[in-house]
Amino acid sequence: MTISVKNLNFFYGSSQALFDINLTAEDGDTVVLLGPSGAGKSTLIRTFNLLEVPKSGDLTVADNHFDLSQNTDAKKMRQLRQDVGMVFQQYNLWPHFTVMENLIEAPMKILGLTESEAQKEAMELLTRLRLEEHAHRFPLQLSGGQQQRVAIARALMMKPKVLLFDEPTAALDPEITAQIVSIIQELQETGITQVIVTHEVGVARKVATKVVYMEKGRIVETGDASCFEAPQTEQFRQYLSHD
Ligand SMILES: Nc1ncnc2c1ncn2[C@@H]1O[C@H](COP(=O)(O)OP(=O)(O)OP(=O)(O)O)[C@@H](O)[C@H]1O
Repeated sequence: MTISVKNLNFFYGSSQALFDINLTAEDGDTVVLLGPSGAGKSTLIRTFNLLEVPKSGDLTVADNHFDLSQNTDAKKMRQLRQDVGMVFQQYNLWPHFTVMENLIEAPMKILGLTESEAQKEAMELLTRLRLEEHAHRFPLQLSGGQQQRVAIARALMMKPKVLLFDEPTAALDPEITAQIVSIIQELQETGITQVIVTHEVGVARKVATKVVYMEKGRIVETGDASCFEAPQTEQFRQYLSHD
């Protein structure tokens, strides 16, 4: 099991945002988190690499186990961040670094790669993501879709076991969205586990092996991709009917 979450509760100050969350994902799964605005999807995905630290529960991600009622150990946290890549809606690239520099910085610092090793790996990834011509450009000289692909390449440089995407296709046009979907599909074949927050049910249908539907900080329905055709709860059925 690559992800196992048990009885997880999260608070912003005194306000509880996640209630008793339980979910699992296997190697190669693509878990899609769906639900209305404010349901807690972004908060939940951010707990998977402890960008948000829950108050209680048990979290295991890529063999990193945390009992969240105890203090989290900094060394274990670093290992978790290394094993779990994250791609955000706003790309979060360093604007004053070229694409190549964005890609090689962390593997040199954290994995101890030499500059030429890191550059070689970066060039292979950029070629795979059809970005090789842009290696020496700055992020702001690229389109939104190209920046998103650079953000995915940067996360993959760390060879993560789990890749988290928060709204990876928000604000992208249909053609670019289709490119990101096909990258996610290609990654599925490598066995990496992916978790994706999206508002786009069309995107979710194309990639999900597992569906998690949330409302008001709670999981309402979990299932495989067949639940798009046969939702088990009235809430999820209603959500799909509005799409
Ligand atoms: N930094 C924060 N401080 C306090 N409350 C927050 C914070 N971030 C989110 N919340 C609250 O937590 C709840 C869950 O928010 P979250 O962003 O996880 O939902 P979401 O399902 O991802 O929504 P959206 O689809 O709009 O991004 C909401 O009620 C939100 O207002």
